[in-house]
Amino acid sequence: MLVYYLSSAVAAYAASQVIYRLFISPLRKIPGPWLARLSYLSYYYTMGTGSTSAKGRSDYHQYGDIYVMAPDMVSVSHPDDCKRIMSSYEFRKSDFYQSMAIIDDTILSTLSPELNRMRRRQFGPMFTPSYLAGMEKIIMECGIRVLKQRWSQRLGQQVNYAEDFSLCMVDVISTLCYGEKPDALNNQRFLSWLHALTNYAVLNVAVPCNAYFPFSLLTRHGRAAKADISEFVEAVADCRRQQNLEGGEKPKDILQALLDAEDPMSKSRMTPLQITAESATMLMVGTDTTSLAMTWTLNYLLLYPDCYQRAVAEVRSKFAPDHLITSAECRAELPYIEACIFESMRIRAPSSTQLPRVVPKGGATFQGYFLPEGTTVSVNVAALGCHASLWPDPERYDPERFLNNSAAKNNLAAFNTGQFKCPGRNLAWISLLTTIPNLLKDFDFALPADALHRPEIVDKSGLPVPIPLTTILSVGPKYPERDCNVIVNTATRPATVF
Ligand code: HEM
Repeated sequence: MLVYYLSSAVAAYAASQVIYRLFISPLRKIPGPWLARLSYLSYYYTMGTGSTSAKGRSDYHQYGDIYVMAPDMVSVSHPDDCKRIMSSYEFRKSDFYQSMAIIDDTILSTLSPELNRMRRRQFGPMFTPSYLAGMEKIIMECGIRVLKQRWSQRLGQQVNYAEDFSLCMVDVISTLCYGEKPDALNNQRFLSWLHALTNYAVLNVAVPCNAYFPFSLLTRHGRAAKADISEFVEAVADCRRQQNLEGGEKPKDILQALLDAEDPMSKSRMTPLQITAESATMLMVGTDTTSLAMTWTLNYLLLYPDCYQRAVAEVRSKFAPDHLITSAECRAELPYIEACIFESMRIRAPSSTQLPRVVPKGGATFQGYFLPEGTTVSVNVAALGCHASLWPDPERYDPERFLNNSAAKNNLAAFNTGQFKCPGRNLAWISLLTTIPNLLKDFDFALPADALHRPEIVDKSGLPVPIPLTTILSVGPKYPERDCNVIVNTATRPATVF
């Protein structure tokens, strides 16, 4: 009898939910798949299968500027709506970000506008052009110099550029964060921490009860990495404090900037735990995003030989083989290469492709639809990269659209906008503007004979078929071992004046 009453109660509840969501909910008139209105199944399926980016794009094409992603969640793609959401703290971050609070609450994970604002004030000096200029030497030492050395030893052979860009960026960011050169190309410690922390963040979303046995078994590597990294950062920070006490010039890196960081308003500084947490966040959000921007740039240049030839001709006509191009030189002299990088980040934004925020008290109206307070409204970065109002012929890789076009550059959504614009973007740009031009100057690249994706294999609109992608926290190639190989050779230079 009890079972009968219980199952009747469950059935009645389920029926009332279905009726509410299909016929009464304020979201009922918003376009979107019916299953998404009824349950989170398709939302979790999309996340679990790494299809967030691809689906964000295809759903935008199918449903337009606003659509339902899950029972109380909508995705918005119109640039004006996205700017409005990101322009203030009124639309706070959704609880999703708390999954990133692995060591402590950070600039990224916090739901508190006050903490986010304070961290931005504390980090301000670290990302100014003058402070970053001091970091450029380390970025080039661990980035382009190491890559050039490695690839020079493999001339005529195949290298996996996705893997090498990733290892290099782990070197760059961990050297900046921890003050010692880890040499990740040979030493996997930082890379394994990075993977463990990223998986931990993903599991926090997928298995929220992972603090409890037996689910806690899933996060044991993440917890071990958290303990290791905390111990390690405390030791390097102590060592740096000691060096500072002994006098001499302070190094210009992220570790020093975090130790010195002070909020100009409250004069507040960070505790050792907060420094550890923020530096681990930089490692998590700064490495993959930047190395993937490099990966997508080389990948698209190989699929579009005209763009590749033009980029190569530009850099080889301006700089001699023995010169290491700096980011300032690239900005001043190589507009086409800079445009290629912009275009790669448009067509494949490496950052998370749905940025969820929460509708504030009183609700909000988007595209004529009222969203009640508490609805999650997700900014669809993948759709912004192909939005009809901004980018004609969006599936074509066409760097030209960014040449002498500051409006196009401002419309790039890859770094987000407004209050939530990526604070590390100038650091990322230094890595990109030093790595890509120097590689194009010094090496010739050719696709291996067995490459599945090549310029001549085109889709029905005549464009090269792009390699499949996947989204974990960032957007990368789905099969990097298969699709990101290239044969490197010493550059055969055209006769040109420098
Ligand atoms: C091409 C490389 C990069 C891309 C595409 C990128 C993109 C983004 C995006 C879209 C956000 C906003 C996330 C959100 O609001 O949900 C963000 C936030 C952030 N990024 Fe980057 N990023 C890059 C490189 C870096 C680097 C190198 C660092 C630092 C070392 C960095 C540090 C951060 C931090 C700390 C946040 C959190 C800011 C906040 O939530 O207020 N990023 N990034």
